[in-house]
Amino acid sequence: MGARVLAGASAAGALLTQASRRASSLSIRPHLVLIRAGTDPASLSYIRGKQRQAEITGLRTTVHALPESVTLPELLTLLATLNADSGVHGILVQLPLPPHLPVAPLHEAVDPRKDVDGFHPLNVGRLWSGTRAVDAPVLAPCTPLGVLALLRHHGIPVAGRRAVVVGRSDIVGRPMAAVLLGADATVTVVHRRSTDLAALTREADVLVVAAGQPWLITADMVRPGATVVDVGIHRISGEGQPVRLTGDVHPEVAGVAGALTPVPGGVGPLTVAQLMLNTVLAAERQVNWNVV
Ligand SMILES: Nc1nc(=O)c2c([nH]1)NC[C@@H]1CN(c3ccc(C(=O)N[C@@H](CCC(=O)O)C(=O)O)cc3)C=[N+]21
Repeated sequence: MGARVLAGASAAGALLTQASRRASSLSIRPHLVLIRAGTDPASLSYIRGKQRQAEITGLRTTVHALPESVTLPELLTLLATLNADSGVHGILVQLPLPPHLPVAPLHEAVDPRKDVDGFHPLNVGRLWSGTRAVDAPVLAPCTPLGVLALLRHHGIPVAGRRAVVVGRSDIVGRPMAAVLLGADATVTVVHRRSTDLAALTREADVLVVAAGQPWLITADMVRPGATVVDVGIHRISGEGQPVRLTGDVHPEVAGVAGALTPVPGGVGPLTVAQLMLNTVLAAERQVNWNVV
């Protein structure tokens, strides 16, 4: 018996429809600025995908493509200009950055109101705080919000259940734990230093894997019937074969899990759709409230 496939397309479509409808009721056209430095081929492909979806959703995008050698002061000057420009509603600094650039000062230099990635410490703190302003939702990282949207779309309950997150990165693992906690799951975060990883992952009703390691999760690490969300994305190039995309979850897990997200076509499209919705949320806040 194979696991149910949790495809991302229809859930992403629902988010994009919502983003599009909300964008069209604003007096302005939400404007997302994407900044990239260097020529990482995966980044180029992701940015193209984001531009394509933005166009479909009715958002404006601008891409600043900077050389690999760009300096921190130059980036900070660009961010200051974009922060001060009331015609810019969302700012995203594409990762990974060239190794000479420190990430934290850049995240802290994005106006929290325009921080569509949810990486600014103010937004990180809000995400981890239990206090939720109903009419001013938190700008939180797109992949974790997208994962929750995917689970909801497919009717997979989270409240009261054991969720295990594999990985503790700033962009997926940690905010994923916060999002699941906010959705009333009982959350465990495990990582490469965890003792007896398999025993911990087997406790999961919902296993979210963002370890950045191809095929880390094998069938013996999954409780039969569990829901497995694969956030990993790796480009595998075999000799004389076309490049294939694969995740952090071994294909054999489909024989054990109750439901499993595919790679590609699972979490990826949700990440992009949530970015569009975050851009609209950011624009709504700037136009309607103008609060930080
Ligand atoms: N500041 C920042 N924010 C991000 O949100 C961010 C980032 N930097 N850097 C890189 C990661 C990765 N990421 C993905 C987006 C779309 C797909 C996606 O659309 N994936 C398709 C396949 C696309 C392909 O062919 O490569 C899929 O899974 O079906 C994947 C990964 C956003 N990230």
